Amino acid sequence: HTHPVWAGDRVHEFAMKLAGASYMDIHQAGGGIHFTVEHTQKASEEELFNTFRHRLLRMLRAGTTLVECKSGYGLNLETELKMLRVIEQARQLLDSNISSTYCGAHSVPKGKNATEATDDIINNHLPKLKELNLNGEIHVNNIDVFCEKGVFDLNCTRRILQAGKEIGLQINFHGDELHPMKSAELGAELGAQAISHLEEISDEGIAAMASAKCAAVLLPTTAYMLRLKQPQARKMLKEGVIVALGSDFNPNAYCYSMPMVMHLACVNMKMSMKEALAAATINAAYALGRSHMHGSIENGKQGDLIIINSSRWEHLIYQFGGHQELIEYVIVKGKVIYKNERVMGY
Ligand SMILES: N=CN[C@@H](CCC(=O)O)C(=O)O
Ligand SMILES: [Zn+2]
Repeated sequence: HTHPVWAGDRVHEFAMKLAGASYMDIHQAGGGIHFTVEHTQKASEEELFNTFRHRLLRMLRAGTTLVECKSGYGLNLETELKMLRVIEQARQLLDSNISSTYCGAHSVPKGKNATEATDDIINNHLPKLKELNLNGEIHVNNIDVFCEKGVFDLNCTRRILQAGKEIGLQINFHGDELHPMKSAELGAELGAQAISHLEEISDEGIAAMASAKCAAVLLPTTAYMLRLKQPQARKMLKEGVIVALGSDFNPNAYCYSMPMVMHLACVNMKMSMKEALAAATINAAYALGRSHMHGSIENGKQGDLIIINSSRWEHLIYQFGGHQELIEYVIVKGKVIYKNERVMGY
């Protein structure tokens, strides 16, 4: 779960949040996602590709070999397609494995209400995506909606996800983050592959996700950055939910590192290191429908792995922020694509 294609960082908003503004205060005042949308709409495809490539490299150096990349800072069809083309270009040119997510319902664009935006997505965006996916110009795997109070309500979310599913996309969306929305119940009903955030999930939502085998993608950086209530990882695990972890890299939560995400999950969500490792690897692959080829070192799967310089694997989680020194090699499809450099004499 990352939002890695954008222009215009939001370090000024980080200062506002530290001074007490909430995520939604800033969003409703026209900042947040809207700020990034304005800058991304103006940016050239080349500029977006160059910054995106650099971000993928930083993720790779932190050990990420398969990454979900969401669009969602365009909102209009033209810019959403620009972002998806940038993701496609990276998919073709770079070694990182990518799962591409259309997130045109990331926010309600200025000048429209949620129902108008929903109609536009269903009547204009999705037919175009279907056409481009069919002729091979892009390869979009998942459909996403930010199901949240003041963004897309449950009904709009249902309509968009259903329409996405009808054109062959996997459902993988943002739900129950800031307010209880019954997103988990909806996702389970629609056969979603995964739902992210879930800080405000209900008990019924947990049970529904467990029986639907719908993965819960928990995002420790966001809960930490926004000082949200922590998602109930322990309860989810106890009830048999497939728990995955994501970095949520985006201009709000500026973190590339899954080792740091695992550390936060252990300390703040009370997961064990083994649970965090499984959540960041095999379960994260499952959340993208890719666990048959990714997420574990097994006969018949793709040879993606990292080699760390340590006596015990747990050091990758224990040494908070230490992954840059620990990771010696990153290997994709059996080929070394990153080797850590040593400074001579130390
Ligand atoms: N909550 C919605 N979307 C993103 C944040 C996007 C942004 O603020 O730019 C998330 O997953 O945290
Ligand atoms: Zn997100």
